This record gives sequence, structure tokens and C-alpha cells, in this order.
Amino acid sequence: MKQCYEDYEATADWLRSKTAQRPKVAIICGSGLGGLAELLHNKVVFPYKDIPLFPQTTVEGHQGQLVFGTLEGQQCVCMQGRFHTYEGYDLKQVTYPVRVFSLLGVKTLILTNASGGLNSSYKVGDIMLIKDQINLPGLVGNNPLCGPNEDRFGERFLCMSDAYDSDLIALAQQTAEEQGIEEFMQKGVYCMVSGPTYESVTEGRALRTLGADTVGMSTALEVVVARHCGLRVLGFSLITNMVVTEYDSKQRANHAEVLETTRMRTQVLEGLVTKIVAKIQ
Ligand SMILES: O=P(O)(O)O[C@@H]1C[C@H](O)[C@@H](CO)O1
Ligand SMILES: Nc1nc2[nH]cnc2c(=O)[nH]1
Repeated sequence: MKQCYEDYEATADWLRSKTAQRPKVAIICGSGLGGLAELLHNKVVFPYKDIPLFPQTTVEGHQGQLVFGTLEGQQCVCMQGRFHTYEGYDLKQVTYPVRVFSLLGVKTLILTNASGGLNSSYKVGDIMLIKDQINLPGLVGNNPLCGPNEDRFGERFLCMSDAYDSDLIALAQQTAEEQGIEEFMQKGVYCMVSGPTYESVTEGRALRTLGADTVGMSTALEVVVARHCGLRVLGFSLITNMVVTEYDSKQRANHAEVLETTRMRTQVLEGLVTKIVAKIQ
């Protein structure tokens, strides 16, 4: 499927015609982390299947609906479920909602994800503020900005050294302190791989050597497209499991464990994001 500017406009126009809400903040919820959308007030909910040109979610823990509403007085739009390349979607489909958000007038994108911990000082249940990313698919040609540049969204050559907004990171750190949850807050580098396989021992070790603190199967592509259209970005990675990096380990990564850990920390992460949203200008 080849998206053009008019497709993004058609989806944004359709949403505008169905709700008078004009969010400035968008939130993409990771695996098992969609509960945040339930906290919105004056909710207007659109199942993805009803939204023109929107992909559908196929993964357990990703509900598949777009929720507009107000969080602490701030108008927000929340994706309860995201799209991944391992589901068979291409790079433009995975990132489709981000450009729609930009056309709707969103200025700040908050992303959450579930990830495997690579940094041995991290623990299952820690929440990592993403300070930078390794877009592994992008480094080898699978970058969502490949192809003709759409100047109406952004420039051809995009700087990614400031992808995660330092003011928003500072705001998040300050808010975590106020919430008294610094003990399980981390700040580090997220690496995206395509999945759906979890890492072999040697792959896990290699990613750690590259400088990654956590690894997951999302986020980096959405962030590239968000930065291309000028959105400010804040990201959180919930460490749902530790990546197995010992050849004789009996531990095995699995999605059930991922979802179980999200259940353990979902309220804390929701509380943190809510308080941050309240302070975003
Ligand atoms: O959407 P996210 O990145 O939170 O989901 C992670 C990566 C895979 O989709 C899944 C693996 O358990 O969780
Ligand atoms: N690639 C990857 N994605 C994850 N998502 C949640 N845990 C993991 C993990 O260990 N590896």
C-alpha cells in the first residue's frame, strides 16, 4: 500500500468531522499498557476498523481503538494498541497514525513500550526514560522516510541526535521524584528490532555491546516519523523481562511474562504519564 498526503488528510478530516476535540498531546500505548486511555474524561472512542485507512491491531494486549478525551485538563488522543512490522505491516502503515496526529494539530507525542532489559543493573518492572534510540531496521534500509520525501511534513534529511526532547525528559524526571518512584526509574537507550522473535543469547550480547539498555519491537519508527513532522517526543520503556545473555540460562522470554509485568506496573506508569501530561505546555 502506498500512502500519499491526501490519505493522511482524509483520515484526519474524517476524525475531525466525528469529534470537536482538538488534542495537542498524543499517547501511543505499548503492549498491555492501554489502560491509560481509560483515564481520559469525555471519551470519544473510534475502533480502528471504523477509521478510514487505519491498520488493525493483531497482537494480544493491543486493544485497537483510538480514544480522544481529556487528561488533567489537557486534550489528548490515545492509541490503545499500535502496529508493528512483524504483523506484516510496512513501515508507512506502522507510522500512519503519527502523521494523522500531526495533521490534527498534535504537538507532543508520548510513547510507551514493553521491552527486554539488556543493562544488567536494570530489574524487571523498572521504567526507563528513553534518552536515545537505535533504529536497527532503519540503519539497514528499513527507514519509514525512505522513498520520495513529503515536504509538507518535513525535510529530506532529518537530524536524529535530539530525537527525545531534553526538556520533556527533565519534566518526567522531576515528576517521577514528586511521585516517589525514582527507585525504579532508569534513563537509557532503547533499541528496536523487527521481531517477532525474541533475542538469541548472542544477539542480546551484541545489542548490549552496541550501547542498548533495552530492546523491543516498536517505537523507533514512530519516533522517526514524529520528528520528521516536528513533534516533540517523550518515551518510556517498561522492562518486562531480562534478555537472556547466558548460554546455559534456563530462562525463556515469552509474551505472557511481558503482559504479566505490564499488569504489575501499569498503574504507576499511568500515574506518571498523567502528571506529566498535566504539565505539558
Ligand atoms: O508494542 P510494544 O513494543 O510495547 O510490544 C512489545 C514488543 C512486542 O510487540 C511484544 C513482545 O512481547 O511486546
Ligand atoms: N525484542 C524484544 N522485544 C521485547 N518486548 C518485550 N520484551 C522483549 C524482549 O525481550 N525482546
